[in-house]
Amino acid sequence: MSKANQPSIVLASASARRKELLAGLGLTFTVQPSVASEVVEERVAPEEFVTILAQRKARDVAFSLADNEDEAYLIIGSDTVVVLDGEILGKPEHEEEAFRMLSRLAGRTHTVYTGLCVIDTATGREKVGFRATNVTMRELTPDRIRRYIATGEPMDKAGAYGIQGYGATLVSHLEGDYFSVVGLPVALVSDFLEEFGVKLL
Ligand SMILES: Cc1cn([C@H]2C[C@H](O)[C@@H](COP(=O)(O)OP(=O)(O)OP(=O)(O)O)O2)c(=O)[nH]c1=O
Repeated sequence: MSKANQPSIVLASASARRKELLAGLGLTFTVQPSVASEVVEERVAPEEFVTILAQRKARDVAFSLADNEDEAYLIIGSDTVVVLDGEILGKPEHEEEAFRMLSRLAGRTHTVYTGLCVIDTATGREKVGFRATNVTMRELTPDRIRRYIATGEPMDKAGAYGIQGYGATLVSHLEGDYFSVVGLPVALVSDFLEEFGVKLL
């Protein structure tokens, strides 16, 4: 337990965006990226895919902290994918793949799924959930896509774009949770933390 008799909050993520979003809730927390594999062998629906990975990331960090028996942790794991025509688009491996992904997304609506898992190490209790947000992109010329890729922004992002950066100029509109598209469904995080006794408001 931390000083205020609250469990210590740990964000199981290497993502600077997730860290920023969680910090926006005014919480004190530490960051410990998970080293769990992000490969899902079986074919599963996107909502299952992102919840499996969010859970895997949180469990991996819970396991690595299990030696500190006196300390109680709330561990937060998350995973984001873009889904178009039933196909899961993760992060592009190279610029040509980013070009292909963005060409497919242009002028159409896709769904961004973000999974969330919070684990209370004191009890082993887990809460898992996800958010699905529909994002519609503007029509994009090949030249505009190339110029976007030249910013370097697409490479570490699901679907090869970041709505919070230059990618904002590619998006026409969305339906759902903006924060979940960036990588963390902040309202769902606050609901889960509250269920584990952390009141934010
Ligand atoms: C669609 C979209 C995705 N993304 C990002 C969120 C995620 O960081 C990334 C998807 O990869 P993830 O595998 O979900 O996360 P990560 O590898 O960056 O971090 P970690 O696994 O350690 O938590 O894409 C944006 O930043 N903006 C967007 O608009």
